[in-house]
Amino acid sequence: MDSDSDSDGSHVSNTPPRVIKPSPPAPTSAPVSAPPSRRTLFSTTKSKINVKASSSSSHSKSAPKPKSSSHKKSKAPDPTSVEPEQTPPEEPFPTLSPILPFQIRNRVSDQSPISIETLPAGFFSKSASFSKFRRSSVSFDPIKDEPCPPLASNLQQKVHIGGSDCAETDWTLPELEDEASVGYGNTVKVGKRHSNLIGSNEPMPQVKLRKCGNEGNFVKLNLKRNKKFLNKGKRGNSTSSGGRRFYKKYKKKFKPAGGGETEEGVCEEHGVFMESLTKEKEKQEGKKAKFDCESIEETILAARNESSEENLLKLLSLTHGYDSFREGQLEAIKMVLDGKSSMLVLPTGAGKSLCYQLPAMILPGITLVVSPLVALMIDQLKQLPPMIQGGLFCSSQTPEEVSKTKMLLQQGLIKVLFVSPERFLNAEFLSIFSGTLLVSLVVVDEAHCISEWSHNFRPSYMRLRASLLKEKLNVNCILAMTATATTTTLHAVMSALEIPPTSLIQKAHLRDNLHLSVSLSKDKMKDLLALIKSSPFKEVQSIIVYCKFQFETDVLSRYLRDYNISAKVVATVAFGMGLNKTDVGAVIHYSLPESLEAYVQEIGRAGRDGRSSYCHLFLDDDTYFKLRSLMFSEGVDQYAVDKFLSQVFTNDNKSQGKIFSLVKESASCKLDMKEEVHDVMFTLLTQLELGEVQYLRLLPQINVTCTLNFHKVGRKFVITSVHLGVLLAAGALRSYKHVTNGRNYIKHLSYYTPPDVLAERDIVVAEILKKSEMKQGKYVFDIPTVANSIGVMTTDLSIQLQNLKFKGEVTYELKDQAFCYTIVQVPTDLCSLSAVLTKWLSEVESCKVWKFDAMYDAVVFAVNSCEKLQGCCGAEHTLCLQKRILDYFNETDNNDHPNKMGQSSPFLRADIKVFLQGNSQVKFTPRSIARIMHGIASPAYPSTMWSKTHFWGRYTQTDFHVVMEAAKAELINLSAKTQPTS
Ligand SMILES: Nc1ncnc2c1ncn2[C@@H]1O[C@H](COP(=O)(O)OP(=O)(O)OP(=O)(O)O)[C@@H](O)[C@H]1O
Repeated sequence: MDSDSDSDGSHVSNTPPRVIKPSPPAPTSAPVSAPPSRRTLFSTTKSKINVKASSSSSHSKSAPKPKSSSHKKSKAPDPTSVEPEQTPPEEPFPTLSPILPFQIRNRVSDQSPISIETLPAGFFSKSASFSKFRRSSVSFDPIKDEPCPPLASNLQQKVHIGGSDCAETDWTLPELEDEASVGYGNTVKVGKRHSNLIGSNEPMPQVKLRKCGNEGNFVKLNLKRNKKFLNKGKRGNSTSSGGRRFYKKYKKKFKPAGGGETEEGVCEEHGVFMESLTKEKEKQEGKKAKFDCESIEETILAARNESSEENLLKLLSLTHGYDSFREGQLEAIKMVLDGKSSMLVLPTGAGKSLCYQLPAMILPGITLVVSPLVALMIDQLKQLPPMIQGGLFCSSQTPEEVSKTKMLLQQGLIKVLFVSPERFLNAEFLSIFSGTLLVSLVVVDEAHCISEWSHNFRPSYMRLRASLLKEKLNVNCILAMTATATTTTLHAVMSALEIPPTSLIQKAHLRDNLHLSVSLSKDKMKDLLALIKSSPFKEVQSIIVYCKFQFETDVLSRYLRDYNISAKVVATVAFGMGLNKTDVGAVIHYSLPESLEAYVQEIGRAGRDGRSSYCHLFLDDDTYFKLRSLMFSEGVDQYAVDKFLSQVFTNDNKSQGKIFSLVKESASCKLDMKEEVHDVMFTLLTQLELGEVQYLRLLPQINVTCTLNFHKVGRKFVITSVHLGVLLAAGALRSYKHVTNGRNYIKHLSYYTPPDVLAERDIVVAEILKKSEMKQGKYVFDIPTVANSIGVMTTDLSIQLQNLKFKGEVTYELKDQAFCYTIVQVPTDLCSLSAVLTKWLSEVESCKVWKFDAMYDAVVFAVNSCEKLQGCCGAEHTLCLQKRILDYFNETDNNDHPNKMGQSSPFLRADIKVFLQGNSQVKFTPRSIARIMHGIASPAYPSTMWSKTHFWGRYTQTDFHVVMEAAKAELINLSAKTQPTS
């Protein structure tokens, strides 16, 4: 679904230090025997494996990029056609919640055999020890038995083993103490400095992390901020700066009643657990914070006056503890500070977030960051340095949390605000910015989602266009960021956001600390186990395993746990997109990714600490055929688009301003269009709004069917006078009589207002009574119908209903999520519009298939054709895969990629004929038949019903279009036979 609530965070575990020994020859896919005893395996080294259902299969409806020339043409928006648009889901206006939707768990370090545990998604775990080590200098061939000579120089890592027992915080930039332990048993003073390690093979300086309780890093950051900005004494002179005002307000805001600044003050304000420090520590930190704060403020002012490299470096050092910028960062920061909209393309983990974090401190207004997943927003919020106050709006927040965030925003107490793209459909959200609130910068994270030619197109991202952002937010500077965009995608993004070509900052697509390997596999489970148990994977502390299907994650994690490997199922797509977990040392693809973009994003979770990391991919035929079939699961035919348009543009919709709705579930079934993340209906509706001609205006999605219950009249109860006071104060009693019974008790008759009396006072109730159907004593009505007859927006009606509920007059339930819209202009020629839309959708589908073929081709080349002349060795194919990826992103390779699909089949027509004869009472389209033959379920042909036919999935190895053509021919034959002859 397209709401911003698709991911609620996840957990990943860390393990005790990896003890790296001189590595033995790499084990190969040796047969794996019965599970060994838990006590004997891995007694000193624990691997933590995260098994993840890859995001792409289910939710990344990649926008394919056509490689043929015809496709290429179609990539550019067709000026004669309608431009696509999207609609966001409706949600009650979200709120900022400092109460993070996950819990943080602390696990005490031990060296005992790995514990087996599975946490539900949304739990974070902290392991107890923080290892100090470097990845080993092993070369490897994970599948074959031959250890290869260390050809690639970047494999030559020195083993460096650490063994501290500090607690480790997952997910975030490690917080430095003044002393950091570096190396084996040494303690070296490093002050607050990280080395700039990206892509280098330098050893990572290990930092000793503060042992902590239940708090996450986000909390620690707040805690520090509290100290820095609340406990500081004298300030600098330039108190008139925006930054200064912000900090002053912040200080005032969080001053606790008792006068002292407590962590609990912040805690309460943000709803997050915090751990109190000892007074002694508080004193020390207070002193340090005071110093830091003054320096930071001075540096911010200096950078505001002159954004010189020197000033920015100083600020970087003071706020982040880094002593240099990485490639592209300074350029991007300067561009933004100069007010120039920019497109930033840096590899995964290269430090794109810093490019808005630093400007956010310097710019006078707020920085609004648009992010595709709630889990990402939370992750990014947590990673803000302590002196930047952040907030977010997401659909899981309560109205109170939303109000609190709004209040903080209005008071200038939020400098960086994270929102989902769906937010931009919400009038209430946009109204926040209609007043005096200054937005200095809009950051579009994962900006490739704007383009339908990217691997991860999100219809709601299409709303993010410069014209809208400028109009609604009055912002002039936009920073678009991505790690994975082809040239075509970049053009689409830059054109939507009006970023000039001169403002493109683009660096390498891959970090060079990632070692890429691939192998064919006939028994992936065994091979996976063998891989994990062999060097270098066995020394890696934290591994992510990407699976394509949810069931695989369950089966795999159980299997690995049987072999004493702590495997946890991670149910968040954010793992494939931007989450910053610094200690992931390896990524294993259990299934082929859907595109090279997805591959690059997913391997990009590894080695974010700069150390050498290992990425292995298993290729097998079964998964290949299954995934290629799935590429066709969302396509639609013109027949379905025709039906869709006639449903959207009914005879009735000439009336100006009238709200229409399309219930998602029933429409999806009727039109056989999927309504998941890459909702085809939403894509079409967005196109109808944002295309060249605006036909409609989308409103937030809401549940349109309301079942309402009025309270009964005349309930009688006995309470004390104290309770009476409470009830009266709460407005819970409409009217009452009381009689003292002589024992200090009072008898009350409470009268709730009868519906007809309520209707006389309240036009909403009157209209509800008129438009409702009575079902089992309850009033059932359609929200848009009532809103239309009163002449209000659906959101206003929802607020009225909430008020009635709050007053205790009614209770109600809502169901049937629907797209809501008003008509701007009814198309004159529905047929041509439908043809244009269908063509566009089919080009998007072809592009997606092409991307999959490019991915497959790259891997097959590595496995079968790589001559291993340039450093590839055994299963390792870093260099040849890097080259493929580079060509792909630069679009120097636009060839048709070979695939393994059969182009004909002798029995296909005959099978289809038999199938049709056996189901003569059912209506089919060529596409629906091809889907069944490929084993793909769709809303109108669910697998629960159709997987029972023995034709289900029989032709997965024959090209989908070949099957569709055969189906078309058979349908024509059939209809010719059934036509009455004249
Ligand atoms: N100049 C720097 N020196 C050292 N470390 C840095 C620097 N800039 C950023 N980092 C660190 O790099 C890590 C990755 O940064 P970040 O999460 O911003 O990457 P990203 O480019 O957004 O990656 P992705 O595309 O995967 O989201 C973070 O831990 C961050 O603190």
